[in-house]
Amino acid sequence: MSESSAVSGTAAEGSGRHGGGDALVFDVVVVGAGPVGENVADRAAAAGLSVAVVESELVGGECSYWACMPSKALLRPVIARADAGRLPGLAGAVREPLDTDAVLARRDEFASHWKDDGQLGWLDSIGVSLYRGHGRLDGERRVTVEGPDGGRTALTARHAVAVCTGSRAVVPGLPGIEDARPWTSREATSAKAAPGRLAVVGGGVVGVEMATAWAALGSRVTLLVRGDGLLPRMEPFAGELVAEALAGAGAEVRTGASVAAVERSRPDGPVTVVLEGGERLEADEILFATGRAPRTGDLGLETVGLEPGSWLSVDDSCRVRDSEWLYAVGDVNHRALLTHQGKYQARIAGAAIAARAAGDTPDTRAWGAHAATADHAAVPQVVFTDPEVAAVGLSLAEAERAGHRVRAVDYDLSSVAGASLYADGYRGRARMVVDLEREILLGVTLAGPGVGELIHAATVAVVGEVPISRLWHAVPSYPTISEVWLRLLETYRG
Ligand SMILES: Cc1cc2nc3c(=O)[nH]c(=O)nc-3n(C[C@H](O)[C@H](O)[C@H](O)COP(=O)(O)OP(=O)(O)OC[C@H]3O[C@@H](n4cnc5c(N)ncnc54)[C@H](O)[C@@H]3O)c2cc1C
Ligand SMILES: NC(=O)c1ccc[n+]([C@@H]2O[C@H](COP(=O)([O-])OP(=O)(O)OC[C@H]3O[C@@H](n4cnc5c(N)ncnc54)[C@H](O)[C@@H]3O)[C@@H](O)[C@H]2O)c1
Repeated sequence: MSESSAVSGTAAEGSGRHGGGDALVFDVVVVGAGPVGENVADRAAAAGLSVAVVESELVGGECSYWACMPSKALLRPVIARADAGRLPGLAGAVREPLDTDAVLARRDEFASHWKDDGQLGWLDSIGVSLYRGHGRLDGERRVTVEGPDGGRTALTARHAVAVCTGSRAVVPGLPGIEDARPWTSREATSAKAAPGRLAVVGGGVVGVEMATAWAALGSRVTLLVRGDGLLPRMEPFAGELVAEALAGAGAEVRTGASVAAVERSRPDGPVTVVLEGGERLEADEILFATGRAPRTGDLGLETVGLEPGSWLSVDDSCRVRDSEWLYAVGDVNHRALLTHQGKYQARIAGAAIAARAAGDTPDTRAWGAHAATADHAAVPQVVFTDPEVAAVGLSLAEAERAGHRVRAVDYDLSSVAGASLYADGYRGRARMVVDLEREILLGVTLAGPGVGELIHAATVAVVGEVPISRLWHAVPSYPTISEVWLRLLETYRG
């Protein structure tokens, strides 16, 4: 037993620190200090509970070092340059390729050079104790931390353990995969140079964003998609516009292309990608952007009757089903694999833990203070490609599958004055999905340059279930792209 790995905060001072045998006792133990674990800890500490956080890698998690921040730092100059290139008078100034070294250096800054010192002061300031090492459940309310030196620390939670261990990239077990040393999202967001030729497998969000980034940073990109289009969970026009733009940016987009095997015979040699049907392609690196798996394989789930390696199913307060004390928040519960949505869950779960600890009954009714209701109906997402895609709520197909009587209303964004001012040759499209019973919006999707910053208005409309008759009075400013709202409503009303 050692306390040497507690590197910040106070270890449950004044809270019965050795109340559970030799274990250190806290009100709440959070396993995983990604954006979600940090927010659970913050909310619980703000409610006056003592909190320990366990982290095996870097405080800040995947999002800060190998996902949101570095990927968006790579993409921001790509999008800004594309926007400038559509404006006479400015296009000439951005004719040269991007300065890849400068973009990568700025990316390194945004990833804090893969150091988490900046986060430690914050944890300290909110009075949360950090235990560095691998956390495992060890029966009810208990977590054992295996520190970097192999020492073990036992933590006991009086009220709750919150598992916030996130997700990892899935790489399919294809023949030759180990020798091929494929990139996952980690390498794609942290690489120190652009490979000459990059094969990207998967047409989801990671695939299209990383194809967009590296194509602009100097790689010859081939995007291999086994289905018939990109961004398959969104409205079809979104993937179509992104595919067209990727092709225009010099990437090769191949649909119906399934990878059967990979070969890299020399460690410093190229990788050969073998497609089903036998075709062979050569690349310098191959990125598998083929989805995520929960980081629950080595978490001691078997000690509390749960299946190691599984996504953790939770109720709307993010408490694991049939448990009084175990919460699972963020990617690991598989409700919505997005930082902002995980942080929302963290605010809800932190408040629910505090309410239950105080002996109060949490308000878990739909849209109550302790229910992450938006996870079901109103998850927003921005895909930072050129053009951007922004969506919230249900797509037409999802709404129909859920049994709603709906109408999709479409509008060509290039016909909006603000869009034509934004860029010459503006191409984009908008769709709202109207619930015909209640005359409210179930979902909105926008695809086009500059639409990312527009989506929150749609989120407010969907979450607020604002009737169309009232939206009619929400007047968008002229001449902004948001005038598309007026055009969609006019189209709906005919
Ligand atoms: C390339 C890429 C780009 C993305 N871009 C965006 C974006 O632009 N916007 C967006 O909203 N989302 C984005 N996402 C998704 C986003 O990264 C995740 O939804 C988010 O990181 C989830 O946060 P989390 O705290 O649940 O998990 P994580 O960020 O994965 O953090 C989990 C933490 O738990 C730690 N941990 C795991 N197991 C243990 C253990 N046993 N003991 C101790 N610690 C442990 C890990 O080391 C990690 O620090 C992106 C994802 C990828 C892959
Ligand atoms: N801007 C953002 O909000 C952002 C950016 C990146 C990632 N993310 C989040 O991260 C998560 C992970 O993204 P992702 O793109 O890895 O996953 P994803 O599930 O969105 O897409 C993976 C794609 O790979 C395909 N695929 C799976 N196995 C395959 C195989 N063996 N061969 C070929 N194709 C295969 C799937 O059909 C799917 O289309 C997403 O849920 C997303 O929400 C968000």
